Amino acid sequence: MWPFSTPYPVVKPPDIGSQTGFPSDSCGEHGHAAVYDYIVVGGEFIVHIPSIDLHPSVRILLLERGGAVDTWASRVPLLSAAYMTPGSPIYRHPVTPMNNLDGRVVNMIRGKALGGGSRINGMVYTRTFAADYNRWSESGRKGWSYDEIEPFFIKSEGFLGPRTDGHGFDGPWKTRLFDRYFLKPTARCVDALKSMGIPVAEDINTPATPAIACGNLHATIDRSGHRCSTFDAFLPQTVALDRRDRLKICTGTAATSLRFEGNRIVGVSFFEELESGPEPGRNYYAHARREVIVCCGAIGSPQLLMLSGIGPKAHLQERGIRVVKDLPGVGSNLEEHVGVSTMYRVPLQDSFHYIRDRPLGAIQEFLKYLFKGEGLFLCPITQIWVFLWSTLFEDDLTLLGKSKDPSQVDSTSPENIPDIEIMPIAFNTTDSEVPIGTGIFSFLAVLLQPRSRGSVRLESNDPLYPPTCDLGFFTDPADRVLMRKAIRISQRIAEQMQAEGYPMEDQNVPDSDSDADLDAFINKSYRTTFHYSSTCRMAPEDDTCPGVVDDRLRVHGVRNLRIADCSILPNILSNHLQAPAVMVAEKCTHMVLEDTPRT
Ligand SMILES: Cc1cc2nc3c(=O)[nH]c(=O)nc-3n(C[C@H](O)[C@H](O)[C@H](O)COP(=O)(O)OP(=O)(O)OC[C@H]3O[C@@H](n4cnc5c(N)ncnc54)[C@H](O)[C@@H]3O)c2cc1C
Repeated sequence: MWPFSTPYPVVKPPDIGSQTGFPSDSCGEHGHAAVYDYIVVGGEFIVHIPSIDLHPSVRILLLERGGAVDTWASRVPLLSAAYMTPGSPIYRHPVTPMNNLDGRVVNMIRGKALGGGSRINGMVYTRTFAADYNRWSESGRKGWSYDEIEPFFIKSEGFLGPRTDGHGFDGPWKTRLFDRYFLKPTARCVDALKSMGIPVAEDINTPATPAIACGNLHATIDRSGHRCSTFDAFLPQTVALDRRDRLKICTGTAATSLRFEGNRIVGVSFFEELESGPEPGRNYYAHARREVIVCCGAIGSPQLLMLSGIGPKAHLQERGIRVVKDLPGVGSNLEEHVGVSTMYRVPLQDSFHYIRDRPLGAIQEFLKYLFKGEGLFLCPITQIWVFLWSTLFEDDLTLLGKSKDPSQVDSTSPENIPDIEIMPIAFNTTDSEVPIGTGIFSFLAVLLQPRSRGSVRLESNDPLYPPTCDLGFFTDPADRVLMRKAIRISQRIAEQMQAEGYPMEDQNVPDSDSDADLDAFINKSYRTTFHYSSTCRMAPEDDTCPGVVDDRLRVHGVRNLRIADCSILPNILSNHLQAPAVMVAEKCTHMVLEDTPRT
C-alpha cells in the first residue's frame, strides 16, 4: 500500500564503485575496483533486469542520472504527464536553431528518472505497424520481422481487456482501453472521421489494422488507475528489495565514460550528480566482467559513446577526445516525428484547460479520481488515434476508392506504411498563450516517415552538458509538401466536426489555404513530438547510412558493449515509441542470455 514504509532501495557511487576512476595498469587486473557481471547505464533498461538477473550469483549495477521518484503523484496519469510542471523529472534543452524555419528554437524534452520517458509520457501504447518491422527484415536485419519480434511485445504486456489474439495478458506492463471517451470533442472527432470515410479499427496493436484508420488508444494505466511506467512494471519496490544484494540501483549518477582494454569494454566511470553539479575529484569506476549495456536513449547514448571515444573520428578529434573506434554513425541520422498543431476554441469543460482554469472544478475532478477512480485525472492526454496514408487522398482530400480494398491497405506490407498521424488533444499543444477560461481542442499533425535527418554532436566534453541536437526538420523539401497535406486534413476534420454541430472556433490556424500561408504557419508552429530515434542505428557499419550496432545490438568493432533503446531503431517507426523501446529491451535480454556462457 502507498505510501511505502520502506524507501525504494537506491545506492550512491561511494557505496558501489571504487573512487578515482579507472585503475592504472600497475594496479593489476582492475585493482580494487568493484566488480559486476553486467553494468547497465540508463534506467529505461530496467525492463531487462528481472530477466537477466536469473542466476542468483549474477551481479548487476544499474546507473541512472535521475532518481527513483517513487511518489504517489508520479502515478496519477494526468499529474505525471504534466511534464512542464516544476520538479517534473525531465531534461529540457533547446535544439539548434533551424535557418530554414526562421531560426525558431524549440526545446527537447526527455525523461530523467528510473524508467526514463515512461515516467512522464502520454502513456500511449502502440507497437506500430507490422510493415515497419518487415521493412527492417527486408533490408537484412535478421530476427526483426514482425513475426519474430511479436513474442517480445507479448511477453511484457499485461492487457487488461478481453482475451484477443496477439496481446499479452500475463506480463507486468499493464495496458488498457477505456470503453468511453472522457471528453466530448474526442467522441465528436471520431464521428467526423467516420463521416469522412475513415474506418474505425478495433485494435491498433494487431497486424490486421489497415494502413488508414482511427480508433481508441491503449494506455499504460493499471487497474487501479495508476500510470504503469516501465519502472512500476519491471522494477517495482518489491522486486528491487528482493534483489538488492545482487542488483545495485545507483540513482542520481551520471556515467561519464566507458572504459576499454584494447577494443574490449571493461567498465564504466561515473560520478554523483548533485544539484550543485558533480563533487570535484569524486570520480568512481566499476568493472564489468561480462557486458556493459547502454540505454541512455537516442540523445544520451550517442553522447556517452562519443565521450568514450566511439564516434565520428573528425568530430572526436575536434573535441580533443582520443579515438578508440571511428564509427561515423554515432549521433548521425537523428530522426524525429515533426509535428504542427492547429487549435480551436471549444467550451472550457470540454478540454483539460478546465482543470487549469477552474480550481473548484479541478478539486471536484480530483476527488472523483481519488474516491471513484474516474474523471479527468485518469484520462490519457490523447485518447484516440488517427493514422493516415497520404497517397490514399485525392487532392481535394476525399478518399480514393482503393482505400476500401483490404489488399491495398494491408499494413503488414512495407509498401503500405502510414505517413501521417493526426493526434486530437484537448489542450494547448503549442508555445502560444491561451487566455484563462478558454477551452482548446488541438489537432497535432505529425509526419510518421520524415525524410529529413538531424544529428547529435558534443557541445562540451562535460557529460552533464546537453549535446548539440540538430533536428534537421524540413531539410528535405518532400516533408514540407507532406506537412501541408497533413495540416489540410486536420482542418478538414475540424470543418466536419463544425458541420456536424460541434462548436469550435479558430484559435491557431493558417491565414489561408495557400502554400505560402501554410509554410509560414509551419515555420511558426513546428514542434517536436519527443520521439527521438536512430542515432546508433542497427545497420552494417558501411551502410549508406552508417550503422552502429549489429542485429544482436552489439556495437561494431567493440567487444562487450550493447545498446538497447530507441537509438538503435534502423529508422523511425510510424508510431509512438515506448512499446518498441520495451520490445527492444526484451529482445536484448533474450540475446544477452543466449550469448552468456553456461557455467
Ligand atoms: C513528454 C513525452 C511524451 C511522450 N509520450 C509518449 C506516449 O504517449 N507514448 C509513447 O509510446 N511514447 C511517448 N514518448 C516517447 C517515449 O517515452 C520514448 O520514446 C521512450 O521513453 C524512449 O526510451 P529510451 O529507452 O530510448 O530512452 P529514455 O526513456 O530517454 O531513457 C534514457 C534514460 O537514460 C538516462 N541517462 C541518460 N544519460 C545517462 C548517463 N550518462 N548516465 C546515466 N543515465 C543516463 C536518462 O536519465 C533516462 O532515464 C513521449 C516522450 C516524452 C518526452
